[in-house]
Amino acid sequence: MAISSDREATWGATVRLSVGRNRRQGVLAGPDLAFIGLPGPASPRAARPVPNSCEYMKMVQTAKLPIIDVSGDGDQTQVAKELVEAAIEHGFVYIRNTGDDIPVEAIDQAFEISKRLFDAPLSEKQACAIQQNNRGWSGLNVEKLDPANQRVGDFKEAFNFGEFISGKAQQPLPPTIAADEPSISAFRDHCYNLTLKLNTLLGIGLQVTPPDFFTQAHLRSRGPSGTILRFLRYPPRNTLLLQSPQDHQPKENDVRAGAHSDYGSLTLLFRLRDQPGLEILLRDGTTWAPVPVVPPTAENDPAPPILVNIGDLLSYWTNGLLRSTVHRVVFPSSTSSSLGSGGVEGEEVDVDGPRYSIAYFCHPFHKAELTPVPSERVRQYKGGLAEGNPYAERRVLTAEEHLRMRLKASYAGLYEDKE
Ligand SMILES: O=C(O)CCC(=O)C(=O)O
Ligand SMILES: [Fe+2]
Repeated sequence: MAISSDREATWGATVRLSVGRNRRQGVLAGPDLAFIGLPGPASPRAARPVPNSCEYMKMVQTAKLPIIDVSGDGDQTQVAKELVEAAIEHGFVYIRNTGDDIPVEAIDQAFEISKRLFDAPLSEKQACAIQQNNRGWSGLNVEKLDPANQRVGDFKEAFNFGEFISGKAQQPLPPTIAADEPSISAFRDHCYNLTLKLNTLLGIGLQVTPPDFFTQAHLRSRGPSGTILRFLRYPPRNTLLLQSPQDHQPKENDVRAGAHSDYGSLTLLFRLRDQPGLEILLRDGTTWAPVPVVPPTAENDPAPPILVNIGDLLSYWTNGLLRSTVHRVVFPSSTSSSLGSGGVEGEEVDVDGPRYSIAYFCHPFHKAELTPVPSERVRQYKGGLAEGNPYAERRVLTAEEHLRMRLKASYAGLYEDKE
């Protein structure tokens, strides 16, 4: 395999960007770290044993997540109920991709832009290096989503897009994708609209009064938020073995993205056929279940379903009723030996190629107050966050405060003196 000098250089850039305590979504932790409304996931959890490959082969069991169709205009009661039950039981659910909410072409185009972006000359990406506002590019091994269990940072590159105003990004973009600005903005809008719809369905399903309670908290018109559209590229293992210095070559138990939960309210995840790797942690707390890109019954849909998961904020807001599930991304070779497919029986996998995904991390506007959810079901729920709950003392937080609190819980030392 030819070694591209650009890819080598990409790694070099990583070294320069890399910092001692990296965290989710490329936020550069350092002595001058200031809170500017960092969105996104990643609560590093307590150390948990990582199963070796033999143990893994014995325990593989594919996640069985429901697929729901939110495209209809009719009575949404049933679909809202299904969404809520999935959010409670799994924290993850598939949205059937009919092309009605987000045109299939827009998704294809977003992936095409993403590929070009990551292939752009290193200097272009470096000029957009991630800032404390969490926007921009982060290189290989920069983030470490699960510091307690990861030897090195995630084997991925990412580019975060914050808000667009009148179709214009409020951050530098690499010239290679400058002409794509309107398309990226439009894609972000599609994602935004779908999350508004999902927030409304959650309100209906939980019988919140009024049902648009969550939706109102996510309206862009009400102010800035931590919402981020993120393009991701995970290089193939072989390339990493050839190009990375010894201590940054992936070893048997290394993962592409460490175990974490997302911080925000909802995440939309777009994936490509033949590129599995996402796994969710089941309720037993030890079993990792691969999440097929194309689950049964979705084979003939125009595109793979959009995966939706509940983030920490919505879980907090609903007393833990809605589940924020820990997940990670693994290299295909660690599962392909057991399944012959890279994680999921019957699903093809491109072991030698890179993996691309696109995530949309939805957050309420910063000043949204996380007042008790006016839902009997939420009020009645007792099994929630009491045990080990970092938020035991209930008072009304804003979305921004919730984010700050989560960051402090993970990185106390870094945030303590910023009060
Ligand atoms: O790439 C994926 O499939 C998942 C990425 C993810 O979980 C994240 O970026 O928070
Ligand atoms: Fe995630």
